[in-house]
Amino acid sequence: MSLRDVVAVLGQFPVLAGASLEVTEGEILLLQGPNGAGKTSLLRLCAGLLPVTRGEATVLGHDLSSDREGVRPHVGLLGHQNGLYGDLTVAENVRFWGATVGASDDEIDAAMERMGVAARLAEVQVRKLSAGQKRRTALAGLVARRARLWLLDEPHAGLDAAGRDELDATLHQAASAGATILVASHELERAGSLATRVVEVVAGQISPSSGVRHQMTDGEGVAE
Ligand SMILES: Nc1ncnc2c1ncn2[C@@H]1O[C@H](COP(=O)(O)OP(=O)(O)OP(=O)(O)O)[C@@H](O)[C@H]1O
Repeated sequence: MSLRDVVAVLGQFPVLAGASLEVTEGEILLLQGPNGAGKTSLLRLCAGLLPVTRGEATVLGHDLSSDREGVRPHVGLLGHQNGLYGDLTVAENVRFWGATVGASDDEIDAAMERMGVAARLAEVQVRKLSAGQKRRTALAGLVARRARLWLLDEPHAGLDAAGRDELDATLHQAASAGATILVASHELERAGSLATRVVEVVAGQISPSSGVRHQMTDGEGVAE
């Protein structure tokens, strides 16, 4: 995916103010930066949920200025909200996500196993789950969805140690299979060890983070 000098405006306010970024398949990119810097807005823009006001944004081959809908079926977005149906069970929620790509029952089961919500939790209504269990269910949904682009906002939040390990293993596996993964996080130690590269988002702009495995954010292509 490629962003060049992207401006995105919410109300009168430019939440992205000339953001440039190149990310290749298989990368796990950590977005760090202060509160209100534009990380969530960047994830939402990449998911096709926030319009591009100016600049160029191509995600999974779709030009977001003219084709935001095309990108959505291939994106797994985990925001501050989990996007789950409280009245449905864990299994029903994961099946719902998997249905968009025709996931089989075995794949749904495997996704739930992966995030530790199979067995006794599978038939429990989501509204009866703990915060961490809900997070695990949402992540299982993303696994079932076989997203090509994972956009995760504070994905470790609320997970216990085992859940964090399962999440990291899941993301490594997805990246190895060719997914592109963007993670916004303030948990720099945890997410930093997961990431293959770190960038800093400040005041709606993106720059390489100092001293890490970064490539570039100047719109000139990916430099290894
Ligand atoms: N619905 C909205 N309408 C107007 N401005 C908004 C809206 N949502 C967010 N903003 C503004 O956009 C800016 C970027 O917010 P964003 O949520 O992208 O930051 P963030 O880097 O994810 O922050 P945090 O680390 O706190 O999660 C902030 O100044 C915020 O006030």
